[in-house]
Amino acid sequence: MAGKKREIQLQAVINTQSLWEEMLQNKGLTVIDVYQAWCGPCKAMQTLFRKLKNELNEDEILHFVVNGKIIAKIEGANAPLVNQTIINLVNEERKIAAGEMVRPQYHEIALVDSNADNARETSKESIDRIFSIAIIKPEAMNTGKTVEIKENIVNAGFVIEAEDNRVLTENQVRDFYSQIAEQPDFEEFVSLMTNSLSCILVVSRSNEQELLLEEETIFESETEPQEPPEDQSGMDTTTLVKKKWDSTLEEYLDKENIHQFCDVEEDVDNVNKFIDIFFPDFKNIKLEKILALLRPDLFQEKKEDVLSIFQNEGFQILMQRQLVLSEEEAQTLCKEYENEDYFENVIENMTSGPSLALVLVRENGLQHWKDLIGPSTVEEAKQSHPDSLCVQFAMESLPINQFYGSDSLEAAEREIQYFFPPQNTLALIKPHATHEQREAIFNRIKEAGFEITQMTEILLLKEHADKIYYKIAHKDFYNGVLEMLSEGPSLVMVLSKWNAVTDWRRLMGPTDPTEAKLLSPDSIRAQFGTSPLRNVVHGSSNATEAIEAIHNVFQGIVPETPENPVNPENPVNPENPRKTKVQYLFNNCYFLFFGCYSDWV
Ligand SMILES: Nc1ncnc2c1ncn2[C@@H]1O[C@H](COP(=O)(O)OP(=O)(O)OP(=O)(O)O)[C@@H](O)[C@H]1O
Repeated sequence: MAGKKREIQLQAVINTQSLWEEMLQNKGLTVIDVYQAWCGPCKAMQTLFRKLKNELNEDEILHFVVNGKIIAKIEGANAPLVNQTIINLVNEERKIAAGEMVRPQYHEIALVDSNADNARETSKESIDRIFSIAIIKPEAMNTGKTVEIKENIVNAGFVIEAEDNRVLTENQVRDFYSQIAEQPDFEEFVSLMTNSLSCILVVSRSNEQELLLEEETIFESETEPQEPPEDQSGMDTTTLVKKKWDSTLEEYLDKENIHQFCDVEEDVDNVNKFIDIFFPDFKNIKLEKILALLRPDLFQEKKEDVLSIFQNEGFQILMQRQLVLSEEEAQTLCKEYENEDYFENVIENMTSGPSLALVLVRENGLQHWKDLIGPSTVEEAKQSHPDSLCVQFAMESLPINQFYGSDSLEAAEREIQYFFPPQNTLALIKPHATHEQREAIFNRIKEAGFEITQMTEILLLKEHADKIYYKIAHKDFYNGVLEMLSEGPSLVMVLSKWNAVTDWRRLMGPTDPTEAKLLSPDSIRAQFGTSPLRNVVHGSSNATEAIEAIHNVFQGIVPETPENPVNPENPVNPENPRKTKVQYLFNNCYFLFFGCYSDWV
């Protein structure tokens, strides 16, 4: 009983305002152990508190539950520091009580980290963890506004951490929009949302913006005309940071008048839930893509062995092609050997026959690749990395590593663009495709690694169809094609990836679904087509036709001009009023493509 009584006396429990105010009347020093409800008061500290109370409290000067102000703060169960701090402060209290010293003018400790850098760090970390989910709706996707919306979001200082174009399921729409489920037109809304592609984004703040935000906040509190009340000064900074941060993405979309095209979820629990649903790998896995190259001798003699090692090491081969390097390309790739006696031999060897270029992807891919292949010369590898592929696949012909790989993620991106430049093709999902078939086709498109860079849903009348099917306009079955297209809206898309034209045609399969079922049973037309006319999808026949059709379609079909912009408040390309947004976008794509060539070589 005595023990229990002492224990009760040891730490008073303060859980109401009146107990708090009563506690403030205590004379002397009060130590407050602040804890989270889920873990309770720190058991590890109780022995120390009991000892201190017994040793120091004969004059009732020490209480464990402020002297009106918080004057010291210790984080964590740091027993020696707590011990020393309490002894020092109790000694001070005794001297004050005996009139031997004047109470110091304490500066209150803010209930944020005492160290300013830590405080910044902490708020930065918590901000780092704040994500939002944004859904760009089908309406925006179908009218070509997606790129512009994403550009706006990025230009405002947000970072698009992940994105995915997908047709939302009914359950996903009901779940995401549960707050408006009672609205009278909700069922119609669900049907619109599930009928076509949406673009799902995970959005966060960029670091640059965070720093700016913190500096602004500090500046604001420093220039405050009046001192804030003492007992709140520590809180103020935090509140300001939070306030600005909490409201940004949604407020920004409102301010820019794009909220009707893009909905945002910012509640932490819901965001976490939707990240798990839409991006199950987002939290755990950081996949990295690199460019790898097998030099000609290695490619010729050991390709199969090497590819199986890559697969066993967890690399997925996303793309591969063989190519004979030009002298200039070889010199760029072998720059690190340019001062060596054997440099000319290396260049000769590298241009003598085909190399194999690959895009490999893996979690932590870059570092794993470097560890796997080892240093750049066989001599060095033998000494420092005897188990590396460099040693394992060393060839007499050259003293260098037979593997080349990107040195950094930035270099990887540049090199992939160079060796696997993206190509555009025009694709169409015809009106007779059912909702489920559309969804399945989108999935096939995604699985095959295409990016949908432009999309519009439109009823293709003769004037439009002529722009796509100009090649068959003279054929006797063309009227049938026009009739079929006039049955309802088609989805017209620009698909982008390396070798897009050929890959999309392969994925579609032969024109006649009967033939497709025989020759390419997995193809889209084999699975969903019913006749040559009703074969569900279309694609450009070659790269030239693709460029022409894309130009015809998106210039003619999306009538966006500065005189007639889709969004009158946001004129398209003020620098060049004669260009439509769509042209502007495509010109950008081309520029990027050529830019990469010249930049890299
Ligand atoms: N004999 C036919 N009878 C009816 N419709 C046809 C016939 N041949 C082609 N079509 C229709 O015209 C479209 C364009 O014909 P084309 O010869 O360009 O075929 P394709 O290149 O295989 O297909 P697409 O151009 O649609 O990708 C076909 O997708 C099909 O819908």
